[in-house]
Amino acid sequence: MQSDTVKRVIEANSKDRFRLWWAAIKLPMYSVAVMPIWLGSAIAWRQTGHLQLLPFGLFLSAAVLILVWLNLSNDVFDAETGIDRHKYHSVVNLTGKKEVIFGLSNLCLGLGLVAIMAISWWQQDATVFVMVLLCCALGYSYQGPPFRLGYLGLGEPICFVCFGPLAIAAAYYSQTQTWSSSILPVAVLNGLTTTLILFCSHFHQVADDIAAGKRSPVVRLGTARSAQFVYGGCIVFYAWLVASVVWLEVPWPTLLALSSLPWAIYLCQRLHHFHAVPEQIKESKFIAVQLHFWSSLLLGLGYVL
Ligand SMILES: C/C(=C\COP(=O)(O)OP(=O)(O)O)CCC[C@H](C)CCC[C@H](C)CCCC(C)C
Ligand SMILES: O=C(O)C1=CC(=O)c2ccccc2C1=O
Repeated sequence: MQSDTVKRVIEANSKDRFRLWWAAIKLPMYSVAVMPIWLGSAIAWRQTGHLQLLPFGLFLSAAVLILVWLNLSNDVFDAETGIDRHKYHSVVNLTGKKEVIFGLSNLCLGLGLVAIMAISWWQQDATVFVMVLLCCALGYSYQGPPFRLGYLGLGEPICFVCFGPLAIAAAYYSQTQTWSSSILPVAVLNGLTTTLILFCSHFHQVADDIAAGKRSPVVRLGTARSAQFVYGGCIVFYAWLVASVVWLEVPWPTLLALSSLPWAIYLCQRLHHFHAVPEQIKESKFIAVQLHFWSSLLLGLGYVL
């Protein structure tokens, strides 16, 4: 149900409506779906010398569809708890059609899983399907009833495991049908930056989260300590990258990913100055998306070059 304020904002002029829909779609966020597939396939390509286009294309499409499901169903479940009542760019608030959006989200999930099933059928091996199904189950547990683990502050570990080891191992397996511990350094790096995005998404929502009883990590730690946590996370990321090249046989061209450093510095500085000013840091998750995009793109290039 739309509150009066949401209705008034949504009935605003067409330029504002465009802006709200653009924010609702969150296009840049879709790099989080693409990068695990890119990285798992890049590592496989370096080891086998070729890329299997069919599983690569199917996995990419499935990952995007699954992310559409995750985001649309997130808006539906958040509409049920009331936590999104000030989120004008929620697709449910914009359309006022919760059931339709729920149906659409489930259609995307179904299509995504069919694409993954096609990989497993082609390989006559259910491993990739089981791994992606596990990711989806964990994604559901983050936001859907009766679990809503995100409300307990457990979203970050789930996010790390899904977008790090699970998704990258599944993408690697879809190319090679084998396991390899060589994916682990990169899985940690991609898991870290994706989790950083989720962590940063909480800063500007603290008041609404407290009102709805959501104990996000930023609510638990407070915004000042959370900003320090982001700083620590960035240091761990770059230290792990360099250590992986020095000690874990990760190819040295992956150090190209160091050139994402300006995004990390910008993010840390913004959060340091404005951690408690929602208007100033509401875009911080998209700064983290830039950090994730460039670091993961260049890491993968480091394997392909
Ligand atoms: C939907 C997510 C965050 C939004 O959270 P929130 O409700 O706080 O924010 P807004 O309402 O303000 O937008 C992301 C949650 C991620 C989740 C913990 C893990 C999902 C796992 C995926 C299903 C994995 C897909 C992997 C793919 C590459 C196969
Ligand atoms: O809307 C958001 O805040 C997020 C959406 C999303 O799909 C995602 C995926 C992985 C990590 C973080 C996030 C978000 O924060």
